[in-house]
Amino acid sequence: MKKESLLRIYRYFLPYWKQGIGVVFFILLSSGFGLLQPLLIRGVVDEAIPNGRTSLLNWLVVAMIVAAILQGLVSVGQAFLNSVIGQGVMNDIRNQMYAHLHRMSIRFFTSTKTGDIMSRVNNDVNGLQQVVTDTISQSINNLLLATTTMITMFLLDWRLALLSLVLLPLFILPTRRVGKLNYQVRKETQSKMSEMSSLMQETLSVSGAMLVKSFGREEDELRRFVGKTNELKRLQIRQSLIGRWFFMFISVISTAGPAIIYWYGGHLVIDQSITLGTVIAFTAFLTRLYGPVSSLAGIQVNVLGSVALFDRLFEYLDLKVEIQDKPGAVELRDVQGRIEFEEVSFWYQQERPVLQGLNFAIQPGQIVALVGPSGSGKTTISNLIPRLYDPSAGSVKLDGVDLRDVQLKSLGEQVGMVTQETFLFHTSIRENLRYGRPSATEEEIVAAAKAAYIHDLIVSLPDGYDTVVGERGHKLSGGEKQRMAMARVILKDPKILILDEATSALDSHSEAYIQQALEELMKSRTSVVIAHRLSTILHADQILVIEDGKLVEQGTHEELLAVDGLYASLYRQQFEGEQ
Ligand SMILES: Nc1ncnc2c1ncn2[C@@H]1O[C@H](COP(=O)(O)OP(=O)(O)OP(=O)(O)O)[C@@H](O)[C@H]1O
Repeated sequence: MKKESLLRIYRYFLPYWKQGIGVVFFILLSSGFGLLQPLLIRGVVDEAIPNGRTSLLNWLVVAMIVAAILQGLVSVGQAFLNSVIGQGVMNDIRNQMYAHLHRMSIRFFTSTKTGDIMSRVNNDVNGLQQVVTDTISQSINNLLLATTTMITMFLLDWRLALLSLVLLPLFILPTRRVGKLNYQVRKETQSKMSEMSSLMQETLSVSGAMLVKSFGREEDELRRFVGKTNELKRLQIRQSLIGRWFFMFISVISTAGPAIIYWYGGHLVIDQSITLGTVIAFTAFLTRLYGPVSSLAGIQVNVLGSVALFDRLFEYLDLKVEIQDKPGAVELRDVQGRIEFEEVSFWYQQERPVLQGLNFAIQPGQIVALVGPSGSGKTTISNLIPRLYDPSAGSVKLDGVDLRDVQLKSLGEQVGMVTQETFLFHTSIRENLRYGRPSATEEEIVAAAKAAYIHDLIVSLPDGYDTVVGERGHKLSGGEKQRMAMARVILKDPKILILDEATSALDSHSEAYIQQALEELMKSRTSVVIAHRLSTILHADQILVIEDGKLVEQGTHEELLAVDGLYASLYRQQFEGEQ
């Protein structure tokens, strides 16, 4: 077990030290009340009954009931404080994880399974609750119970106490064995469950379901799923059987233990060396001893399990934040919108450069079209501007300031993106648009929708602006979604616009809408457009032609046609007919 892990776990609990003291206090009280019961029984058997003292009998019985009630109340209090600590630590870690994950760069999200992220934030963090109540507080509880009970037993009669001690290993050994088995099976179950939920997440998402249906692979998917669930079923049957075996051992031994005490104690009573009440009290103590001791026997397995859980969480919390504010990063204010790429190279993996030695400048308010074959690096270039990635070499500057020297938040406020895959939240159209500017008024939202030529469509829907669009906006057409995205950016009103035009051809009606929306969108801002439409290219102040991550041509449409190079040939392939 790693020492640092333990120290780190300890730090999460530190803020709850007051509740911790409360728990220990309650445990002490509760074990005090618990000790009282067998002693009261002894009083009944040895004093009240043989001597015919009815009033003592009454009082002892009242005391038994009161002690039980008090013990119950104390245990409620203890459970409450346990929950406060457990849920508190869980909440702190969950929030910390979420905040940390949002600081991770896009590189992390493109290379991690969503299912895995979800499973850590949900399942692993939830698992901690059990750790806190089971492992930590129960261990203290059990330790206290076991020691106080042992001491009281020795005070009552050392011979019977010794006999009880001899019987303890009978309890401890099977418990340990079962605990270990149980832990293994549980771990396997956990990983099977996460495999199953990953599978469900992939195939039951809208895009996944579409893929499955369009390829007619429902049966295969079902088979895959059934394979996993059968595995899970087997494991869970095994787990419950282990539980049964365990209870069988415990119940046999719980009966056998007191029986042996009765046998030996019976002899001692017959020899008149102890009272009958003492023997009865002893058997009561015995159950108080065996339970805690067997839990303590399993503690190592539990602790290992919980540290493993924390380690899984720490693994994520320790992921380096690739893109973050430098100390002393400046806030961008009054941005003009001049963008410069200076000797920019970039690679996702070192052995495969995607951009190489790019140099160009975009003046404030210009429209720049990025043109080039598929996979040439256009999207990668556009991702460097909002700093979704940092260049591997060279620098990207905004108004002459290296992007790595500005505050990320202020950069985010200046850049608006409309990508090919428009993401919308599963909420109303109004709320989706407002994401661009949370403070926007109803009038501003409508104005933005009008500017993006989507207003008429919205009001024609039965619920208008209150229409809930499905996850990823699957209830809207591709063109409509993109216009939603445009309206959202118009509301945000950034100085810089990154636009990846839809590749799919639209009918002339929608095309006209998009065209008008685009003009509105690009007005008075610097626009970098991955252009797929002729009209955008013709509008552009300059065209950057990218091939294999290099800038191979640069100029206006006419200039580039005159050069008769890559641009001219791309143009002839794609657009000649359109004009
Ligand atoms: N996350 C990534 N990890 C590794 N390689 C990537 C990643 N994203 C893109 N690439 C690679 O980088 C190269 C450039 O991709 P990019 O998406 O920038 O091209 P593009 O010009 O926008 O293409 P298209 O016009 O087809 O969208 C491609 O070869 C691609 O395979």
